[in-house]
Amino acid sequence: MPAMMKNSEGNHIENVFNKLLKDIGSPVDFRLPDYLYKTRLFPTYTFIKRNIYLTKKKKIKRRPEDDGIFCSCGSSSESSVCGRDCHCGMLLSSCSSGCKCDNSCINKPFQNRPVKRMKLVQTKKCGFGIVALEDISQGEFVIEYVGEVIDDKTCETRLWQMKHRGETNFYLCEINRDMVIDATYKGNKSRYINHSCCPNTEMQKWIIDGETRIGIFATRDIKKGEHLTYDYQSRLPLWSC
Ligand SMILES: C[S@@+](CC[C@H](N)C(=O)[O-])C[C@H]1O[C@@H](n2cnc3c(N)ncnc32)[C@H](O)[C@@H]1O
Repeated sequence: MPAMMKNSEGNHIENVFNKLLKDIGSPVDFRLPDYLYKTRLFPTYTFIKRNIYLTKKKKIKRRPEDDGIFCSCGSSSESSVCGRDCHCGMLLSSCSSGCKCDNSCINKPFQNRPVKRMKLVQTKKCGFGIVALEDISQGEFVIEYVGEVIDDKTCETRLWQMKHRGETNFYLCEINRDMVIDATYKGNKSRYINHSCCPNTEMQKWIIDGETRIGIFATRDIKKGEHLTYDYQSRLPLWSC
């Protein structure tokens, strides 16, 4: 880049920076909430919307209809919307192009339903946790559990590394043989949902366009302000607490 351009660009940025400082005014003392200092646990993960595949196996791109999973809900003249008796829904498979229902089909929890509003909070005994910011009805999709999809070997390596670092929080979820979702480095707020023996959500393994994905669904009506929890024992042999 010619020196002139570099200089003028540099000056421009400097001007903008000075203007920003002027707008902000004099510096003020600011202290983060105490719990952030005590726990030294600033969330240091990268937010992602969808699983990232690090395994060579990649996602198995099979269409559900190839496995005979499709519904004929739309073929009845009454409604083209799938209900409780939808074959796909019963098999925890999202409706796909092989189905007779139309685009308004609601048996697409991961695609069509917005993630519930929730916030990260500090708990007394379990580090961070998640609190619902809205009422959630029983059976509703809450959020997808996403992370890096790794194989057993990588998982083992990572577990050793974490042990050596003295980590006590684990974010691993086994989805298939030799496939683990690891939300340690990349994920979303679902990674902060804590364990309870009396939980209000559960993990469900769904097939979405041939890809196995994990959804968190409400097992009962949840009130705004309640902590979200699920039972780690029921699905996640790799989690410990
Ligand atoms: C998926 S993380 C949940 C978020 C975690 N609390 C954090 O601060 O990042 C799982 C870890 O949280 C902790 N944890 C979750 N539920 C717990 C519970 N009921 N009692 C104690 N620790 C818990 C354990 O350290 C566990 O390995």
